[in-house]
Amino acid sequence: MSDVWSAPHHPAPVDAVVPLPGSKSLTARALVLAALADGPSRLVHPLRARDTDLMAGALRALGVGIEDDGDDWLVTPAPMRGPATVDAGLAGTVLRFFPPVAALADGPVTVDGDPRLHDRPNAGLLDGLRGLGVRIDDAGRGRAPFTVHGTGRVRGGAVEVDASESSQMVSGLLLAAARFDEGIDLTLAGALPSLPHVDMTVATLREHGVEVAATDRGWRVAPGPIAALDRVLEPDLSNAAPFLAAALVCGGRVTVPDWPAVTTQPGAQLDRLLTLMGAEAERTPEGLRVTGTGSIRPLVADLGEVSELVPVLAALAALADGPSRFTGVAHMRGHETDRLQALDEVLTAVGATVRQLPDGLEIEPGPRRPARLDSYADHRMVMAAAVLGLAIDGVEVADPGAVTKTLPDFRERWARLLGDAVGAHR
Ligand SMILES: O=C(O)C1=C[C@@H](OP(=O)(O)O)[C@@H](O)[C@H](O)C1
Ligand SMILES: C=C(OP(=O)(O)O)C(=O)O
Repeated sequence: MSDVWSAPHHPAPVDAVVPLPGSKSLTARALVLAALADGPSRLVHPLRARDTDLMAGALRALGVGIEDDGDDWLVTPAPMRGPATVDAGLAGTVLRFFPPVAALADGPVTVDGDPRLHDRPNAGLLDGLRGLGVRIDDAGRGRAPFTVHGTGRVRGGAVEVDASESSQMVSGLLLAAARFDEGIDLTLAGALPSLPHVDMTVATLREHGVEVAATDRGWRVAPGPIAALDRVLEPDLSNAAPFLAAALVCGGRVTVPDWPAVTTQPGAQLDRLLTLMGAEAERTPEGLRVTGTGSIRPLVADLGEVSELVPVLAALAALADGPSRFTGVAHMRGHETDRLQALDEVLTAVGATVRQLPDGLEIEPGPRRPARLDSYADHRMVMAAAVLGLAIDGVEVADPGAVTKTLPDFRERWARLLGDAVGAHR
């Protein structure tokens, strides 16, 4: 029988400080660049969760040294070789960042993963790699499993990429491109979601001494070495979303320490978005503090830059004082699950009226109802259900272990958030 979690109901204010582990997106980029660098690197406070463990495992399978040193990772580049078979789990970052690295290895490398990974779009990346001179076998037209036939080098050069279904296809190509003979001159063939995540890639590459220029419709990366770099990873601001949301639902305040003053993480938009939903957000010496009243304002917004935040914002919308409308997120149908469909099902089950738009959702709060919800194997759907459970007695989540994707001890942290309700801010 699968595990079922009773999401705690909490009809009282919260008052807690919630430290969070490292960013999934920054850890994935740091691992890839450290593996391709010109010497060893130390990663301090990397995220240790399923997605980043899978990335480390994939790089190790090619011969890269990645060792634990306490909580740090020490990454030592090495000549990369196949044959290898790599498990990408359900991680978009592994699915899209790892194949360009595998193309630089000598020998065939097969990438496979969870059943749902087989549905996640990737043709833009694989076609892009082919355009750069890489041979790939993909029986499922861009879907996993596929085999990258690396020869130890990639020609590189000009390429057009359709990344309308995921920005990660662009990030994956840019991350490895300095190691291609001709670098890359990437032109976008269509729309691009999640632009801040590509900006994060560009900023991270520049920190490693890589020359990257924005062009009319894309980016150019010059061939050259990737400098090794010791780095401290920022906390994962997208994973802050459910904890900060608790202040809006319950009233009270939640502080996430070590909130970076300057960051490329799209989760930094939480202070603006939660303010629009009725909270006060304040940067204190301790971190970002969000204070709520228990009453939530509806939100009408294009969330195309911050789609990772949509499940939690949708849960807040279902508890708000009026109807919300989110647009710009058609590509979420290709995330861990079809998130527009999953959010429709979940929010309808707890009493909201939901309308799916071609690129988003309309959510009208209704009489609140208890329900047993599915996790859809999606960490962010578990987090959204947790937020609903604060206000609705009797919310259960089947298969909550999906949170291991980015926050393995989410349930313990959630219990601590509520247990710390008194006196955490001393
Ligand atoms: O580059 C990254 O680290 C990510 C980019 C985004 O992907 P999409 O463009 O597919 O939304 C985001 O949703 C994902 O969680 C992480
Ligand atoms: C879309 C997400 O993940 P992935 O990196 O697997 O695409 C996410 O974490 O919200």
